[in-house]
Amino acid sequence: MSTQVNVHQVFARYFKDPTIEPYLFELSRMLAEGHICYDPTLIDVEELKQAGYDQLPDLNALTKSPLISDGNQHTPFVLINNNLYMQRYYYYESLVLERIKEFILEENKTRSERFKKILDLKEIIAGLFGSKHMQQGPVDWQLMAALTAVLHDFSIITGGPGTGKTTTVAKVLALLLHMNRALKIALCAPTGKAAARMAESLRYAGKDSAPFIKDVFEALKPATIHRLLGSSEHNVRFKHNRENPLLADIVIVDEASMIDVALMAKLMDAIGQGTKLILLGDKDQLASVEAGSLFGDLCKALPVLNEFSNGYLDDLKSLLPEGTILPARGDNRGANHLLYEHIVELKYSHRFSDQKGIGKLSKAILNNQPDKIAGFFDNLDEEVKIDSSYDKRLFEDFVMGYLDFIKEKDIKVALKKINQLRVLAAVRETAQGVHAINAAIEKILKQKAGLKPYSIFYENRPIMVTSNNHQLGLFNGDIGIIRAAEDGIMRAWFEAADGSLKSVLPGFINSMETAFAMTIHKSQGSEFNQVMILLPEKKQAERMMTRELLYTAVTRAKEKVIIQGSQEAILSAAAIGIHRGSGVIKRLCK
Ligand SMILES: Nc1ncnc2c1ncn2[C@@H]1O[C@H](COP(=O)(O)OP(=O)(O)OP(=O)(O)O)[C@@H](O)[C@H]1O
Repeated sequence: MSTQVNVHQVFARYFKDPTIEPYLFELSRMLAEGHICYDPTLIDVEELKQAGYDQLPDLNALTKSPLISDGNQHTPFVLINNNLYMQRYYYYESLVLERIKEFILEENKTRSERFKKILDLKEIIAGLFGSKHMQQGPVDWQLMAALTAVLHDFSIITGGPGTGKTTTVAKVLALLLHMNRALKIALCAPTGKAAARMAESLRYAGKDSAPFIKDVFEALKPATIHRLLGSSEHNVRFKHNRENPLLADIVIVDEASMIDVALMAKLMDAIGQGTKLILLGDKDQLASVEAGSLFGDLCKALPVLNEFSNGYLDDLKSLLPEGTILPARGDNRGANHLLYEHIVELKYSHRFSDQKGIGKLSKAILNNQPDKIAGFFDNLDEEVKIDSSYDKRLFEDFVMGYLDFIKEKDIKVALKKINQLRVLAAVRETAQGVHAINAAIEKILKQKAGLKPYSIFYENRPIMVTSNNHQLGLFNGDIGIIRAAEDGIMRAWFEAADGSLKSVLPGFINSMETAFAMTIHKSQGSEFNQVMILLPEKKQAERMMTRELLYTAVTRAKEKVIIQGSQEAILSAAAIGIHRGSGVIKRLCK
């Protein structure tokens, strides 16, 4: 029996109820795999046998146990809708669903007033979605998403890379600023990098806006969710919560697929009445590292996305220029669903063409189309290269791309250059793991580019902060480089949220790692011009690699992606989708 099994068994035994012990063992195991809950009727009997549980007690034991309730009593576990939860996760999930319900019920009361207010913005809407704005296909989903977000207090905009989520939010903000010039905006994302990137994209998207809007965009201060909520080292509770909500008229959360259920619950709890919430993300990306896949579950909960009621479409018609094509009137399958008309999926990537390279490969992976994926194996595509021989020369050539940042004297520019390329690994250990790859890159750059990796804080070591450092203002995922300051002392340099340069003594950073290569999980929320993905060998790949992992890795690249891995490993990854147990879909369908 492995150590991991023992941990789960210790957990299960702690509650001293043999009639439900195997079920608690399984719950502990499922939580460790990122599930929020699981269905005990689908328990894997063979797996339990291996852990020493030969006899599976009757399922009725679960309903009889004093440790379990239906959520209405304070018990350590909850069994509801055939899902077994630990009380804490049931509480978080319930909090998120209750807050969404409150948002939507509140909005419904003022719906007609909202429409009336927006009618005054007819010309502005026409201008924003006019000549410079491009749409692909008859229906402009960005327009639909923008109006949905303006009209509602809670909305979700989902879409793959470059589908215009940020561009759409820029337009939402422009419309809201026309209604209220003093609009208080809070921008956040799970990582500092993702938050800074959103602010940068918003500034770019707003560059041709009216001066007062441009000024607001220039002054936007992105934050991590932790920083926005006011985390502190000395208090487990955030400063902002239900009793002390965030002082914002609108909260925009990017990369929402990376948020685990606990953080999402705390975020929702801190958003008071009258504050608007927009969640942005890619429902097909990897879920959070911690428990849950809430963003994906909310998107999946609706039977059909991008469908609207006739009444809603008629209202929109009155807001839009003559001739605007609205979505076809559907069969209103989702009409009774709480999230109906609150989620819009952007479908067209303005960054990638569906017809070539990265865009085409990422779609083929998402849809698990082996023939289309195999179409890349002959390496005729300009954007995608697949190398099943793990060619050392190819790896070296890619790694030599880091020379550009090493040679760059200006630290601010070097920080930009380090983020132009990245090696991504699926795993941490083994020959294709992130540690071994970083060591291999250091060796190559030592031989060929004069890198001197002889001490921990060597000149030009790229680093990634791996835990939040409140006092230093550094957060998990921040990328920096080590370079000597003018006084010759080695410092770690970072780009601050406002784009300025900041430095700290590296010894003060609690935990960090070398970032020539990083795991695919850690790369979420970042993009690079060129990406090299290293897959582990097939046997391991089958266990580690999933569709979401491969899709996330491939779509980190803007211009070129090289995959070193066997064809079998790529095809097998595309065939395995992650499913995380949660009660969101069932509970929202009730
Ligand atoms: N309707 C549009 N017309 C013209 N260009 C657009 C439009 N929508 C987006 N773009 C351009 O496409 C690029 C990607 O847009 P944007 O950054 O808004 O997408 P995104 O979904 O937020 O991407 P990601 O999250 O992957 O960074 C930007 O350069 C943007 O200017």
